[in-house]
Amino acid sequence: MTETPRYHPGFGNHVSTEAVPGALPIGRNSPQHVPFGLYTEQLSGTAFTAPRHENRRTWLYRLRPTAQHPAFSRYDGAPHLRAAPFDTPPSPNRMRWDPLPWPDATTDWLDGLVTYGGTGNVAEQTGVAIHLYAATADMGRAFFSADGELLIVPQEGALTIDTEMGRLDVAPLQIAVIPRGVRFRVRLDNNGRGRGYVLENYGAPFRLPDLGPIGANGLANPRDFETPAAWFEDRDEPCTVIQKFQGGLWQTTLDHSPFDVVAWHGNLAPYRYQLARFNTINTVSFDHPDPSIFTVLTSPSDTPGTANCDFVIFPPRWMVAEGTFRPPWFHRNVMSEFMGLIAGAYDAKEGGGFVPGGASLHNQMNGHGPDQASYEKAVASDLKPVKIDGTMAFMFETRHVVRTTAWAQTSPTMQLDYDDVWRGFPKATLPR
Ligand SMILES: O=C(O)Cc1cc(O)ccc1O
Ligand SMILES: [Fe+2]
Repeated sequence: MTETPRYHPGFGNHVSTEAVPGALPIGRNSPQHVPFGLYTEQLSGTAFTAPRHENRRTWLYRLRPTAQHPAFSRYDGAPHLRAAPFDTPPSPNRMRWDPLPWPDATTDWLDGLVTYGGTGNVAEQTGVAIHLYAATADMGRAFFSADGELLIVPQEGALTIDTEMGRLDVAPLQIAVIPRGVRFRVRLDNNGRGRGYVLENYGAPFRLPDLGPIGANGLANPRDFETPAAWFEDRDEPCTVIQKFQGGLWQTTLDHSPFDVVAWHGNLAPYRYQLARFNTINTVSFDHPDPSIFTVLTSPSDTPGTANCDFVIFPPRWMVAEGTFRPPWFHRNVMSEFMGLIAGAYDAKEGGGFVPGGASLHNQMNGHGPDQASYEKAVASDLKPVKIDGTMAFMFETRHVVRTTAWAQTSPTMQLDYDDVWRGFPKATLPR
């Protein structure tokens, strides 16, 4: 007997999958009699009338209808989870943080979320929230965000993410995306510890960027995205479901597992992607290209080319540019940049301080770039081909200014001396 594959390859594909043979209705979405008496439910991720190439929806066939639940009441856990609009005054200052410390008390992934900041407004479906997590216990309960899609970037510790549509194993250097509304729970594989980053995308769902003159191939190739096969549990035991709804947390308890989808078909589903599969493109002549060449996924806004949020990575790559200052240049950008580091070192921060699990923020129009150590090293270097290896930084790049939370502004992990990395540059000398 051949084993059913755990994952279906391809980005945004229309997947048909069943965990029990014969469970998936054929030829119609909503038959009068569903196999085995399963209940049909449509889950939409875009308006019914969204253009076909953007339309996302899935048909679920489950043991009980999702609608069969008691009322939700407020949940007051997850003490550091926040939503946009953020009422803290925006700051032009450059910021950098040490990694999140491990929590003292036993903390699951949901309660371990700490919001650093965000943009836009959850009610208007614009912007993002940026969270980090440090967790020490498996989730027994299920969670979903009605507010946005979740891009999960583990930094330390592999996760198993059980979702309504199937299970995702996601280790550091892989990412997972959970669509808005999809229920999931996170289990920790690294002796019960997991740390990483989460982008909650209130805007248009992530998609692959256009490739323009690059052509039909390159960057993140569609077939490397993996969607789980149907999986379910048939458990008649109490299970708490927590939802994030317009920034507030709400809970209810079912008398059964919410992970009871026996079969599904559609193109709205969680997926994972291995960052090592990214086909990195870079200059083979001169100059340091704009980091848009490293875009894995983009959430477009209403203005073409100006993203609600891009997810950009800085993977291992050869640096061969001739007669060029090879690291990122000094710059002031209209877009705002929140960065994290999954592994290794980042080539613009040789001076230290930007470490795996840490984070930095460079908001709109505020100057940043190589620290002095990176600058001096790059100016002095003999420009042989060099491989930048064993590293993976990333950036959430957004058109809106990121407002940081009170937690992020007052955390002892904030590096109050970050400005100093640019303090000691000597003045240029003009000819007399
Ligand atoms: O600020 C950063 O380090 C991110 C970044 C990298 C790069 O290669 C060019 C521009 C840019 O903002
Ligand atoms: Fe930058």
